[in-house]
Amino acid sequence: MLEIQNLVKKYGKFTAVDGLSLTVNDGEIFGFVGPNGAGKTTTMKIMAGLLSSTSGNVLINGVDVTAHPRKLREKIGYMPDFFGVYDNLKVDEYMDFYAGTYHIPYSERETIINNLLELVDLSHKKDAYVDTLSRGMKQRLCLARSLIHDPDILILDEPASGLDPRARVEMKEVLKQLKTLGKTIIISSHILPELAELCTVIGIIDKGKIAAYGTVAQIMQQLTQKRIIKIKVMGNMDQLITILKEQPNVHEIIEKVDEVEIEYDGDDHSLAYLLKNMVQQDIPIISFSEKEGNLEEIFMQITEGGESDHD
Ligand SMILES: Nc1ncnc2c1ncn2[C@@H]1O[C@H](COP(=O)(O)OP(=O)(O)OP(=O)(O)O)[C@@H](O)[C@H]1O
Repeated sequence: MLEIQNLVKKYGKFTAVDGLSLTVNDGEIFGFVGPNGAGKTTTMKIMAGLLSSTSGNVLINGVDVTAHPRKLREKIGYMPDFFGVYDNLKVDEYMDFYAGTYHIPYSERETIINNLLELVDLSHKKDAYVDTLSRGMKQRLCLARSLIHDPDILILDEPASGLDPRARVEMKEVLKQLKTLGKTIIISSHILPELAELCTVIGIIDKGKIAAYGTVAQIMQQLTQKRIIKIKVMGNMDQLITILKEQPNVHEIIEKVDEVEIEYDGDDHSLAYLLKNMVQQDIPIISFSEKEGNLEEIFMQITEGGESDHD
């Protein structure tokens, strides 16, 4: 279990992380979402032992490792949001270099490197020069490198940024595989829908603070109190609207081009009754459904949109 308690990071007078606390349980994929400049990279670097905090604590399995960045680095694999330039270095040499930085014995390196390259689907590129790889391949190589010392916890800073749709899917597949291996994963993005299907828990960060926390469904529930029902009928909508106006639980009726949206505050029981009522009155209904919360809208609502330029 990874815990962050009351984390503060100041760059001079500027507070980039402002009393942030969160817990990530073992085996979880935690999505760390926030607009540009919200403080994701800063928090993740502190979690990975690569940056010192101004105050606050980082605990792994209840043990405070704030003052022991080396211990943190042993337990955590970190994938930065920026892939450097590696002139004249082949894929296996690159991996070997990182194996060396973790003092992995020579006798074990070949097996570890081969297994990791297979995991990220780069075995066929073992002898290729790193700089010739596609962006998606470089990201996967970077992920393989962060796993070189078999850490339990992985911190991945925007691993899918700048990737085309196919490369994103490939990256997601690798991450799903890592989850099945029991790794705890913390992954950041400035795009909430991108993380929604992958993550068990989401933390939305804004201006250095956690603005919302929970499963995607819980976050949606906290923010969308109103039920919106969409009704589509064949032909003219006048009769439908007349009936809807008589319903006590219908608050607002919005006429769209080919459907009607209503704001509804009744329960499922009364909603089923409303549908039955309309069918009995011969309204030719084609579809009747509840509008799902739009993740993008929710994200904008929580973070007030735009860049996080806190002071
Ligand atoms: N070394 C630094 N010196 C001064 N300010 C910094 C430094 N590093 C980051 N900041 C500022 O701290 C704030 C948080 O930056 P951080 O990189 O953690 O945000 P982020 O959420 O990762 O953003 P992005 O999605 O753009 O990477 C930003 O306003 C940034 O300009």
